[in-house]
Parts: sequence; C-alpha cells; structure tokens
Amino acid sequence: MARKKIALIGAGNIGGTLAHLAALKGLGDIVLFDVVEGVPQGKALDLSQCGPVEGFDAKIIGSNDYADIAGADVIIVTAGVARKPGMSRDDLLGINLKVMKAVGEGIAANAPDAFVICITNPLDAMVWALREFSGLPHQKVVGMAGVLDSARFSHFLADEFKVSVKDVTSFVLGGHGDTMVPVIEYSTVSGIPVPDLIEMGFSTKERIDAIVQRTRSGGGEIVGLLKTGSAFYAPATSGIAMAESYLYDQKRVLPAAAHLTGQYGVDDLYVGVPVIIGAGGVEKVVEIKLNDEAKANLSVSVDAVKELLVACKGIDSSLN
Ligand SMILES: NC(=O)C1=CN([C@@H]2O[C@H](COP(=O)(O)OP(=O)(O)OC[C@H]3O[C@@H](n4cnc5c(N)ncnc54)[C@H](O)[C@@H]3O)[C@@H](O)[C@H]2O)C=CC1
Ligand SMILES: O=C([O-])CC(=O)C(=O)O
Repeated sequence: MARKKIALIGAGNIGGTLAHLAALKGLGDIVLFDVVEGVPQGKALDLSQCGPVEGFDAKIIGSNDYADIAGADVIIVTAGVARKPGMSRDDLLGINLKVMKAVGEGIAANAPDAFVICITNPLDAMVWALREFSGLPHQKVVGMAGVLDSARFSHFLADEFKVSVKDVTSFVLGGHGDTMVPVIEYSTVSGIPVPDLIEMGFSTKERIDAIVQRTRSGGGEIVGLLKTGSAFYAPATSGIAMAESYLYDQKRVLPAAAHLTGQYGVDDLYVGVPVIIGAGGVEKVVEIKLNDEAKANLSVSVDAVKELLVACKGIDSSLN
C-alpha cells in the first residue's frame, strides 16, 4: 500500500510541530509548504535528520510550490499570522482572509480530494472562507479548535479533581473565541458528570466557573506568556488527532468546527460541535441535548461567528 501524503500549509510554529508529530507517528510522507523561501526546506531537512535517531523513514520535503501538495490525503492549514499580546483573534481576520484565498485556490488546483483541517485564526470564519475559496465538499473541510479547547478544559479539570487526565472527557462547543461554550454537563471523570462531582465535594461551583473562564481565555493566557506568538504544541497535537481519525477511519467523536445545515438551529455556518470523523471526512454532526443556559451561550457564540462572516464578505466580494 502506498504511503499516505500529508501536506502542511504554513511551516511556522504549528506547521513544524505538526510535521514532527506526523513523522514520529508514521502517518505518511510529509510536504511542508510556506511562502517564505528556505524555512520549509530548512525545517524539512532538520526533521528528516530525526529519522535515523527515531527510526522513521518518512520522506519530508519543504516547498514553496503548490504543485508539491498534489495527491495529498490530508492537508492541515496553519498559514497566516498569529496574534501577539493586546490583539484578539478577530484582529487577524483581514490579513488571514487573503491567505485563505491563496491557500484555497492552491488546494483546489492541486489536491481537491484531500481532507482539509484548518487551524488558522479567527478559526470559524477562516475555515468557512477556506471552504468557499477551495470549493471542496463541506464534509472534507473542517476546523480545529474544539479538540484543543476541550483538552485545556480537561487539563484544568484533572488538576482540580486531582485525578488522571486520562479519565477526564470534556466538551467545548461554539466558536473559538471568548464566547466558546465549555459544557459541564457533558464533562466527566470516568463517566461521572462534573455537576455530580461538585455535589460529591470534589470541587465547588465557583471553582468550576473559574475553570470555565480560564478555558475560554486559554489561548490568550499563553499569548500573554509567550509574547511573540501563540500556543503551538497542543494545537498541533489536536490537529494530528483529527487527521488520524480520518486516515484510520477511527470514527472518533470530536468537537470541531463543522458546516451546519440546520443542526443546533444554525444554517450555512461553521461552528464548533461534536462530529464523527472517519474515512468520509465529517461523517455526522452529533446533536446533543443542551440545557437552556448552554443553548443561550451557544447562540451568543454563533452570533459572534456570524459577525465575522459579514466582515469577510465586506472585505472580499467574491464571498457574497
Ligand atoms: N484553531 C486554533 O485552535 C489555533 C489557531 N492558531 C492559529 O494558527 C495560525 C498559525 O499559528 P503559528 O504556526 O503559531 O504561526 P507562525 O507565524 O509560527 O506560522 C505561520 C506560517 O504561515 C506562513 N504563511 C503566511 N502567509 C502564508 C501563505 N500565504 N501561504 C503559506 N504560508 C503562509 C508564515 O510564513 C509562517 O511560517 C495563526 O493564525 C494562529 O492564530 C494558533 C493556535 C490555536
Ligand atoms: O489564542 C490564540 O491566538 C491562538 C489560539 O487560538 C489558541 O491558542 O487557542
């Protein structure tokens, strides 16, 4: 069986980490693409030289030519600009929208059968725009944010409950911004919902509320510490988990920005919801029952995403 081909558009902090993880996990051969000359080639060479030590023989090349992504099975897009302290993700919209146009056209022309995972911010608007610019089927274009946001929530919950993070599952829905919706009713330790754990004395409502808030601003907390950019290890790990679910037809249920066609009362918008990812791409949107508070919070988050799409359409008339 021929090896799979993984194309990484953007060879920056996340792109380089994605390439390292994909090689270590043996996902396939790797193409690192960037507009900056030398950087993808240099990182590809550096990563290739891990092979003799780690024992992987993936072919890793760096490129500035979209022709090299031809035939890619999975494409992960991190091209664009990351925020710095004092900026919101939404401040990146104008500049990254232009990048999505170039990337979308490059994918359409060279790898239209790929499963595309967008990571570039502001995520929900960029994945929508990337899908529009590429013209790929909606189920083959998805946004990564929920896996990361849920990983942050699970990490904080495990710390609070003093239990293994392996036993914690959590769900964060909605847009990847300050309005994201961590859902405590669906967050559990070995199946025990967080509200029950509060009743059992593992924590208090106030402390869990603070953890919800910390999760919402989890990206900003890291931007404030790094000062020169944003988180990249956990975002890359999260993108790889989605790629593996597609490549190995794992049918994992993961929160991701998916195209909604009426589910959760939302039409023609990408927003974070639980989905099943398998060989068909986003095979199903899972509609979980939400309580009134979560519904109201999701609606605020959806409105924030809608505003970003209006801004995109204002900048690029081809999106109307
Ligand atoms: N969805 C999520 O959960 C997360 C999203 N992000 C976002 O991911 C993006 C990438 O973050 P980093 O890798 O840390 O940034 P980075 O600045 O390290 O890398 C971005 C790379 O994109 C390249 N690039 C710029 N324009 C390009 C174009 N037209 N075509 C190809 N490559 C191009 C740059 O040369 C650079 O190498 C940012 O927008 C960031 O906000 C970051 C963390 C989490
Ligand atoms: O906060 C940022 O700018 C990067 C990001 O999306 C995250 O780490 O969640």
